[in-house]
Amino acid sequence: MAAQEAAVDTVRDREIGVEQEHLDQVYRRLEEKIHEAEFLMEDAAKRGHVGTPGALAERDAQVYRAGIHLNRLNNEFEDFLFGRIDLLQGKDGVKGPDGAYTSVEPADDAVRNDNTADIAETLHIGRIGVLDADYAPLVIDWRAPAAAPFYRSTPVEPGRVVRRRVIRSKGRRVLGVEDDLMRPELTARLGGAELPVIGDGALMAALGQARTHTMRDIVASIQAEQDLVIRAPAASVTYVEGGPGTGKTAVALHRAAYLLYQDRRRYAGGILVVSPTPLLVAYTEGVLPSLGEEGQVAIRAVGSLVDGAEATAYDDPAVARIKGSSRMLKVLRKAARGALELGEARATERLRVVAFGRRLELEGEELQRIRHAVLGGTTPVNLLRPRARRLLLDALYAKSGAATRHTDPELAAELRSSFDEDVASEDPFIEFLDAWWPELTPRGVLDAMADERRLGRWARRILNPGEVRRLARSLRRAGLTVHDVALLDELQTLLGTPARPKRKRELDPLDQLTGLEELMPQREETQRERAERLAAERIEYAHVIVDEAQDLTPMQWRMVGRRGRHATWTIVGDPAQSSWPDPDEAAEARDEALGTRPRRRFELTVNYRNPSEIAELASRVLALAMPGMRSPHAVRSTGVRPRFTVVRDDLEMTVREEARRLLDQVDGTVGVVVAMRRRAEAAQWLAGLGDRVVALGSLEAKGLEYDATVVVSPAEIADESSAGLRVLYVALTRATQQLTVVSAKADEPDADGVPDLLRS
Ligand SMILES: Nc1ncnc2c1ncn2[C@@H]1O[C@H](COP(=O)(O)OP(=O)(O)OP(=O)(O)O)[C@@H](O)[C@H]1O
Repeated sequence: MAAQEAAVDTVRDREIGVEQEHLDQVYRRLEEKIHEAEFLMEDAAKRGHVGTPGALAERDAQVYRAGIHLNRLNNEFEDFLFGRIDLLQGKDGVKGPDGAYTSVEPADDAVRNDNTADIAETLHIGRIGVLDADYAPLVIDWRAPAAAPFYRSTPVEPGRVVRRRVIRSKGRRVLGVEDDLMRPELTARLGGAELPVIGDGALMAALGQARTHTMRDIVASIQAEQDLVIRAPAASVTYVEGGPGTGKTAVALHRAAYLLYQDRRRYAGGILVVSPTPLLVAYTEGVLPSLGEEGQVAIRAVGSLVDGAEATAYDDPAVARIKGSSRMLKVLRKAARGALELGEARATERLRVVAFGRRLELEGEELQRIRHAVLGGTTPVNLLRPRARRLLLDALYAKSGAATRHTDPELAAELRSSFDEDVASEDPFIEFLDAWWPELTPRGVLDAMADERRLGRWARRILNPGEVRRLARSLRRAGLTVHDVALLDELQTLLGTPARPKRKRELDPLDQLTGLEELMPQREETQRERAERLAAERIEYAHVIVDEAQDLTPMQWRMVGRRGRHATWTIVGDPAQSSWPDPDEAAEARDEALGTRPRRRFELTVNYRNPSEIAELASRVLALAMPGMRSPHAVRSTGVRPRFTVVRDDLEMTVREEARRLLDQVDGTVGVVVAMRRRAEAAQWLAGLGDRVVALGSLEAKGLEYDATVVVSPAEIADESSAGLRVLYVALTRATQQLTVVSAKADEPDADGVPDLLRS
């Protein structure tokens, strides 16, 4: 036995040595490339001394490009070579642009009758592609077509792949290799020797690792069903459903990286990733740079989609229900137009001007009628001001009697235009118009809705009096909630932004001296600054990815839809985890946001997060929340069952003790999930336990994961809203290793401490 193990070790060491040799070769090549980039930077800097405008612009561009190049190489230096595939001879001998053979299927004679074969091609896969000096591939970018078999091949459909190897390395050192055999029935030879196989595969190794507060990329172990989604062509709408832990978030982010790689020009228009919470943004935003991107991807929480509004506060479920519902659209339409009446009453009672030596007046019903006429149709209110001005002038002119003074049309027109000029420049007219048709802001209208009586008028026959009271009360509170942000965005559309005269660009004195301004737009703004400015100003994107899509409310779908009117979409979600009480209403709003674009659907079926012991417990809640819905299949088992405990002296003490217990047992993070209303106190309970443990309100747990979790009072979480059981399902599926459930009285625990909701 010992001899056998030693032999395996020798083979392993030898194979590590083989990969080390390859890695050394790659590093030598990378170093050459870094020197090239540095040379480019230096050369560019030298050119900077040449004072012609053209040279300066060229320098900017070169420094920018070389900067990206260097940055990339330095960033990717760590751990960037991670895979290898050994392939049979392909059907044809055609090579693609990355230097690899393109054929996916083996040649008819690739396998001999006695089930032996030769390896015809070996490819190494990494985070970026590296060619050697003769343009042969040393490393294939994971997103290149030639890398697809690394992810797609399975023992059922192996294609040309005989052996798939995952390589672990740190810096310049190869630490280990894990192999999967795709054609175990074959005896394959490489360079005359039999192909050795090491380890039990990389997936299990990755899944067992301790979790940190940021997500890791999965490029080394993407599974076949996930790869299909990641590489699906970006036409129209790609819709992905899958239960907890099936890799939806991971797949969505890797898809962003794939799309950028595949069509960088198109996606320079930006990729927006919409995430449900700032916590999930923080958890995921590190993943993309490590995949080698350059900032075209914006990951935004749904409460931060409107610039200047960073909302993190939650409404209580009854108010959220009102604010998220598509009924709000009607209320907002009324409010956007009704808010015009908020101008100061005395200033808007009567318009009085003097023209052609006469005193002219409009008041009361005449003004009402004009306003009514202007507001007909759906044009945004702020854009109607010129029309309001015109109709006021029409009415005043009619009163002046001048209309009948001339029969000659040319003279009449002249008279009218001098009337308009006179009146419109009079202070009383300007002041009246400002008060009677003020420029409305979304924030101003939302504040106006906080007045219950006014809101009652605007919401008549749309919301009932109880809803009006709750909504007005919530709007009176200081600060924005996550749901307010979608209302602001809707109001922005309903109000519109009037065109303003462009501010003249401030001139640089140097420009004036040398007249460079025309020649050199680059001087004001480097390309990088320009890219950053565009990213900040951008509200429409080339591709929109919606994570946890099941949670978007109808009003949020409208907001997100506006950011991707011309985009392609990837939408990932799980109806069983929806915290929105009316999934049909949300689906309708989603379909409206996406229009008639064709949908392609994918399903992910394997749970990579939870061990089967935890998945089984969660499936009991799934059966209550969504009867008949299938649980994803958990790939791992830890042998550790969930622990049930009942509140001992007090809740705080019990939770604290359980958290501490788990901190001792796992290397990574511990999450304590409580009902939303306990969010603040739960953070206090954990004071002093260190930063490996965090407290989360149930809605904040969305999308996150921890080595271990404590779920506090399932009944309390389930009772918080009509979507409570689905929220509880989310809470129970966050742990990668261990789960402790703490029950209070309301949970009606049995003798073993198992709460009523979780009994089988
Ligand atoms: N192919 C894979 N290789 C390694 N780890 C994977 C793979 N697929 C998923 N995982 C891991 O499984 C965990 C769950 O993935 P992810 O958070 O993307 O799932 P999800 O479907 O979005 O879950 P939820 O719906 O619960 O938010 C993550 O730790 C992820 O890294």
